Amino acid sequence: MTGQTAPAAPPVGVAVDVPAKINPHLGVGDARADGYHALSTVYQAISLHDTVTAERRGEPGIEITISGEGAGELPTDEGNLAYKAAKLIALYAGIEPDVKLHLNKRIPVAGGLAGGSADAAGALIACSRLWDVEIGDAELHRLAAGLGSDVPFCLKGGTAIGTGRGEELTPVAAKGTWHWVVATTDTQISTPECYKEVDRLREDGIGRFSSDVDQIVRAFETGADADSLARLLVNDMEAAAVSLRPQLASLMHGGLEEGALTAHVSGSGPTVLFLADDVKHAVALARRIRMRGGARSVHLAHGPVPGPAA
Ligand SMILES: C[C@](O)(CO)[C@H](O)COP(=O)(O)OP(=O)(O)OC[C@H]1O[C@@H](n2ccc(N)nc2=O)[C@H](O)[C@@H]1O
Ligand SMILES: Nc1ncnc2c1ncn2[C@@H]1O[C@H](COP(=O)(O)OP(=O)(O)OP(=O)(O)O)[C@@H](O)[C@H]1O
Repeated sequence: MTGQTAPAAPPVGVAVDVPAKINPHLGVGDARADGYHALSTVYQAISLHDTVTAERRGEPGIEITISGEGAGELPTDEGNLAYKAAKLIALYAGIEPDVKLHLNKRIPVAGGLAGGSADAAGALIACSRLWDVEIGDAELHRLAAGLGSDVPFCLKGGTAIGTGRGEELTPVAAKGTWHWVVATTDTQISTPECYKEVDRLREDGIGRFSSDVDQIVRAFETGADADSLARLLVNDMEAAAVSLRPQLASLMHGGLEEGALTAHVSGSGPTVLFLADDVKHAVALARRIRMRGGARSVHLAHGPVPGPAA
């Protein structure tokens, strides 16, 4: 044997895993003149992820196929955020798009876990790699922010403070891993609908802007134990999500009865996150929540994890 190896086959496609996000702290301020709400949030990427695969179709156009969670209910045309992302990269590069995108979805649709934003971030990365487009971080961030407030974080992953409408990011060097049980529900909540409900409740004097993220950031930076973290989780959208879907209250209560350290609505809901002490506790808790019923699906996840452009 001469030790020669066969030449590597040219890559046929690019596959990118993109994590879901949670907001361990979600402070919502007043609506701004542009209709968006000022945020003071801490994002964290978790191990539940979608996979975006891009390959050449051999003729101009953007084609989307979808498998997994909610595949049948999602648009495969311009209405899909991944389609818009591919189009933006082609426009930026000044080329005709030529791509078959496949989205393998595990992140529940309209669940408050940024599933659509994750696919948009994945398509930005996958198409720029497939078409060999040189694009700097700042430009990628600008395109991402144009697609949605959560998309810049979905590119980065890890842990970060989000301000502005959520698109201005400051990375947080988290030391540690936290374990969650993620319980999805049969219903969905549209993000703008939930923000409107926050405004409506505030007119009645319910809810306030939790602007201060210092304590929870410090907990992540110092690797606080799960019990301490549980006391610091905040979501200013939680009351609105529960007001829109009152059945969330019993799901949350059930998880607490089964031993969760705390129950936390994910973003604009309706997914509920239960914090566990460690992986062993998370496995046992997930089993008990499944047996109890009331959730559509129950997943284990840990965070933080890196994003596709980290
Ligand atoms: C609830 C969160 O997931 C928390 O991270 C995000 O704020 C939602 O971000 P997103 O889904 O990327 O939302 P976008 O696509 O930017 O905006 C959708 C709609 O949500 C509302 N919206 C969104 C972000 C924000 N800071 N204020 C808002 O009021 C607006 O009505 C907007 O038209
Ligand atoms: N690739 C996609 N995956 C999921 N939803 C998409 C996608 N493209 C467009 N959408 C649309 O976006 C809507 C919201 O979907 P998404 O799953 O991002 O919600 P979400 O997790 O609540 O978002 P967020 O946490 O950012 O508020 C869906 O109802 C769907 O019609």
